[in-house]
Amino acid sequence: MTPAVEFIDVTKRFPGATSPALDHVNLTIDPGELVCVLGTSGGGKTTFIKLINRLHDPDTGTVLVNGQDVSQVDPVELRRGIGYVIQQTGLFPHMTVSENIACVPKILKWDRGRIDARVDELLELVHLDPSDFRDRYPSQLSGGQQQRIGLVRALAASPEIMLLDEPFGAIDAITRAKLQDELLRIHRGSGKTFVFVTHDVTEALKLGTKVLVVDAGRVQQYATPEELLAHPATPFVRELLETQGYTPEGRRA
Ligand SMILES: Nc1ncnc2c1ncn2[C@@H]1O[C@H](COP(=O)(O)OP(=O)(O)OP(=O)(O)O)[C@@H](O)[C@H]1O
Repeated sequence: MTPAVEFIDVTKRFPGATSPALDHVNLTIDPGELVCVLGTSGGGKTTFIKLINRLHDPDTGTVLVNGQDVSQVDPVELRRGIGYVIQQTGLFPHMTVSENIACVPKILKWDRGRIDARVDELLELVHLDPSDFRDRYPSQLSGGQQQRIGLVRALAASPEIMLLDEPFGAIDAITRAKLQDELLRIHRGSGKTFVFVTHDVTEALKLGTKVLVVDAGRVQQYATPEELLAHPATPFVRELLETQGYTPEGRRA
């Protein structure tokens, strides 16, 4: 099976930085996984996902997406096959909800009927009534609704890979839990590969089929939530779990 994503000895150092943002990273993400990238601020989580869609390029090493070295792929072409969701949503304020969702399908020259049907299908997927929401502008939505639109916009053309960078970070706890449940349902229904950045241990353990813990640019552990809880691989992982209330037995302290 060709991995969805593979990092081979990848190092990324930003100009002027004393230490690399990512340091000799090697790992493989299998198709269909939901990998949560977990760590404290500045550890390299965002850098990791931006290397997948070429918002950054590595200094050394190779990033492969679906078996292809991304440095050999036109970035615009590459990003068409990779959904990207960020906390600030990036919704276009002067476009309606349906125009926002239709962006990539339009670029791909889908016909009008197919686009309209897809917009309605996606709105229903996140429990927003199409007749109510289709023609609203982003400023007429709550924060949670904006996140749902950001999510389904990235899903519109069914990309093989979805990158999500702390998408629910600015949302209240109840809405956040609902969005997490919706994301899990969407991931399971899609069979696609999701990479989800978070600094919240509970979120990573709830969502991840695997959790990738990074700190100071290094992989601390890459394991299932169960393995992570039972056998924290480094003092950093143990401390991260303990400070958020998790003991090695997997119970909240
Ligand atoms: N464009 C950039 N130029 C210079 N340094 C950068 C740039 N982007 C990130 N860095 C540095 O690289 C390191 C890793 O940053 P990164 O954004 O990947 O961390 P993070 O784990 O996502 O943090 P956070 O949770 O705060 O978003 C940090 O030290 C950061 O200051």
